Amino acid sequence: MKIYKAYAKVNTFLKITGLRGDYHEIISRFMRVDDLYDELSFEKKDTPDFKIIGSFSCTTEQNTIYKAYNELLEYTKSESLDKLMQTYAVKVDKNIPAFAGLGGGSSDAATYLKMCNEVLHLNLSIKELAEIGLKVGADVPFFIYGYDSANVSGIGEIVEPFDEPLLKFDVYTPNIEISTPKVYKSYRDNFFNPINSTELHKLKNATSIEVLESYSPEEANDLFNPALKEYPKLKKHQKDEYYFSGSGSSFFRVI
Ligand SMILES: C[C@](O)(CO)[C@H](O)COP(=O)(O)OP(=O)(O)OC[C@H]1O[C@@H](n2ccc(N)nc2=O)[C@H](O)[C@@H]1O
Ligand SMILES: Nc1ncnc2c1ncn2[C@@H]1O[C@H](COP(=O)(O)OP(=O)(O)OP(=O)(O)O)[C@@H](O)[C@H]1O
Repeated sequence: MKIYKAYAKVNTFLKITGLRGDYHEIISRFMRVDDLYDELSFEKKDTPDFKIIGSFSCTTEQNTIYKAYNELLEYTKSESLDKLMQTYAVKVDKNIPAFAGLGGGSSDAATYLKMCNEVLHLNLSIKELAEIGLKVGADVPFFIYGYDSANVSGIGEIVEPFDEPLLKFDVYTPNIEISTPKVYKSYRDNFFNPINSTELHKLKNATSIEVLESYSPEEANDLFNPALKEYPKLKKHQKDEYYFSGSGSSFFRVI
């Protein structure tokens, strides 16, 4: 069966622009990491229950792939989807570390949705897949669109391609499990300072290199200081020229 690549992402910058209920509105540049990806495929099985083959720190029910399946079934009421998942397991060769700020779970969910759309000829549009994916996680829409680089805003549902060369990164993930909700809550409680429209406009039109050359790691990612506050051990892992991705724990440097 065909193997599908679920790429990682880094946030070359991430700024909070406001609040939307329990969520934060952001403007962030997502960039695909070309040499870091999970590999997904369908593999025949002989038991009818939903099955994911791979090394995860969560149960099947907690897996973003299973959540994507449920959302897709809810949206399509497709009997062929049910039959597919009774006949095939989802095999995942996991390479993206979890709790890493690299979008691993979100990328797997997005890739699974695209696999089902292709194999079952569901003919769902990219927009429909992104709407379904958003119900699984805020980072999923970026991976559905599949751009190399994009300005992501809203809570993650607005994905606008950005024309800049795909950069190569050295990614370093300290073994610190970081809770995204906890980091966002710490930002809201201790660091809340949404950017103004002038800075937002400047960032949206700057290349990632221009931003990284003119912003410190703390300035480029509003979640870095909250992450340092909630997970002080991160500090000793910070190295010159490395920036912080998403809610962490990963650092990246352009090479
Ligand atoms: C940090 C980033 O990964 C940057 O790419 C994303 O903003 C978070 O994406 P994600 O991990 O897919 O987030 P989700 O799993 O959808 O949400 C986890 C939790 O993070 C917080 N959250 C997430 C996204 C967002 N724009 N604002 C938030 O406040 C919420 O408490 C939410 O319950
Ligand atoms: N397919 C999956 N791959 C990795 N983690 C998953 C998956 N499904 C569920 N999880 C769970 O989600 C949590 C971490 O997810 P993920 O790896 O997407 O976080 P992340 O790398 O920090 O992503 P983000 O950049 O969105 O913060 C862990 O609790 C992990 O067990």
